[in-house]
Amino acid sequence: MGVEAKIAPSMLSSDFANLASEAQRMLDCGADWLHMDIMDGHFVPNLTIGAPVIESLRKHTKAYLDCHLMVTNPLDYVEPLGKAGASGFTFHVEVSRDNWGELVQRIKSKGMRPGVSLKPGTPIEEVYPLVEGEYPVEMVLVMTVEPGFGGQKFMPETMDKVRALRKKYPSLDIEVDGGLGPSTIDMAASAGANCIVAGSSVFGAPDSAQVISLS
Ligand SMILES: O=C(CO)[C@H](O)[C@H](O)COP(=O)(O)O
Ligand SMILES: [Fe+2]
Repeated sequence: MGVEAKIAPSMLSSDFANLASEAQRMLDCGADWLHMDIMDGHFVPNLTIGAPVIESLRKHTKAYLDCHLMVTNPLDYVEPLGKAGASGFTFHVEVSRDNWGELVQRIKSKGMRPGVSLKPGTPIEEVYPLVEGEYPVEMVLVMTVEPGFGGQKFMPETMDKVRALRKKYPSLDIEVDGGLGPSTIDMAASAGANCIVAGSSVFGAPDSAQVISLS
């Protein structure tokens, strides 16, 4: 047992044809949340799942479904994902600079927990108004790879952002996503992350529970 952080296996690395049983396997291995990567083939050059898949999975599990929206128009996804049973709705700041207040209000009105994410090249200062604003987000997801694909290499330079956030907001949920595994989880947790997303390192391990126990 290492640092005390939530661990959210990224279902992007699961066998999508057996999603419900893969989700249950992760929960049995000790996962706290299930991380669901929603991509539109436009904000990122990859296409994954949407509300219908979340709705189907929700019929099989009561788990916290931590949805990461890598889409150009997150507002369009609020109502369908709320109906589908998503728990967390994390949008990207790069596409929400003009309407994040409305977005956060709508997410909350649909019973979901709002979060904001930023790409490795986006300055951390961009999310401060969203944490401190009239309609605050409840989590910041710091991308530790370029969004779009699982299995990429962790970018250690992103840890400066995690440290800055933790210093400024001692009780904020800070999630990290991309390239997290046995050799990087400690670095992220020491920098101040308390929610760890891990896809390929968990699903690719001979013993998924052992990797999950590192958080
Ligand atoms: O948001 C993501 C990609 O954009 C995924 O959540 C992330 O890449 C997880 O996969 P891995 O742990 O294999 O890097
Ligand atoms: Fe993700």
